Amino acid sequence: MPGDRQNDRQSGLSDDAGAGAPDGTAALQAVDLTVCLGGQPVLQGVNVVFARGRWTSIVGPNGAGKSTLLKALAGLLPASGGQVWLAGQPLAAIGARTRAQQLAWLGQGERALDELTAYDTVMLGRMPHQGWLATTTREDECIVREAMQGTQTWAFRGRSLAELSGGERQRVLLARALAVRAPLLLMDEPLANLDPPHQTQWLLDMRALLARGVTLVSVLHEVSIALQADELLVLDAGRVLHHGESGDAATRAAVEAVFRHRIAVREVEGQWTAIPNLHSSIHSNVHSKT
Ligand SMILES: Nc1ncnc2c1ncn2[C@@H]1O[C@H](COP(=O)(O)OP(=O)(O)OP(=O)(O)O)[C@@H](O)[C@H]1O
Repeated sequence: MPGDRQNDRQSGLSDDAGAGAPDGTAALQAVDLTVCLGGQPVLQGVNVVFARGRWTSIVGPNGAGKSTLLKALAGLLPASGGQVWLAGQPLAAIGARTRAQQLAWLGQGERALDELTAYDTVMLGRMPHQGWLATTTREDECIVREAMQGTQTWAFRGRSLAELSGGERQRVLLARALAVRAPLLLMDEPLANLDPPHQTQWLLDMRALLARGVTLVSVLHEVSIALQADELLVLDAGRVLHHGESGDAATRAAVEAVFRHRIAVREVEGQWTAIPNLHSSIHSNVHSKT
């Protein structure tokens, strides 16, 4: 059955996750996290624990607050209330360099310097480990090469980002995040622009990282891929609708509900898969009878 893989791992799920004192064993945690943008609350009292060595996918409809949550977890957006804890310490109290070593980031539509070569872009991932004015080491070069070969970007390492396709560019940015070698990787729509073979490769890369004990948090619109994660965090209108093991029936029900039953989660060849629910009772105005 799908989801068996997570049974032999220790789940960080609990009914009162984050509601009280921080969990010192968690890789990352939000406690009563509220974020306001444009004067409006976009996230409201989010409590979530991300257990070490597990992969959590955040899913929900457009505007649910997924990117906002990921940015707040990375310290890229300030909290209006509550707190983020990284490895048992308040994120705000951790210096920028230590934070950059501990937490790698792959943003949605991330801006990068177009004139930089792919190689130099990936080398930026090694910056948190380099001293001021230090030259790159042999180890940095080996790590960059490995990250680029793993993402099939080594062949165009000498080309500038401006010359790359959307998918090629996305793979370079993934290689940059991998080159950090951080124990925690946050990714906002990492599959954007990736073709199916590269989506499958990404999944294999994530499995390899999990085997090395890396903690993964991803925002994904590809629900079938999100269901491959250990846990799903289902967001709706800035609140946590459900947080559970992806193999649980309650989690699948929450996923169908949050997308207003326009998708159905079915088992296909041993994997939970989201398919369009063409028989949903909710019809678009285009086809409804007047
Ligand atoms: N700078 C901003 N000022 C005001 N409102 C904002 C700002 N940025 C985002 N929002 C609003 O916050 C809400 C959550 O946005 P967010 O980008 O987190 O959603 P999301 O779940 O990632 O959506 P999507 O699936 O479309 O990427 C949306 O309603 C959005 O319009």
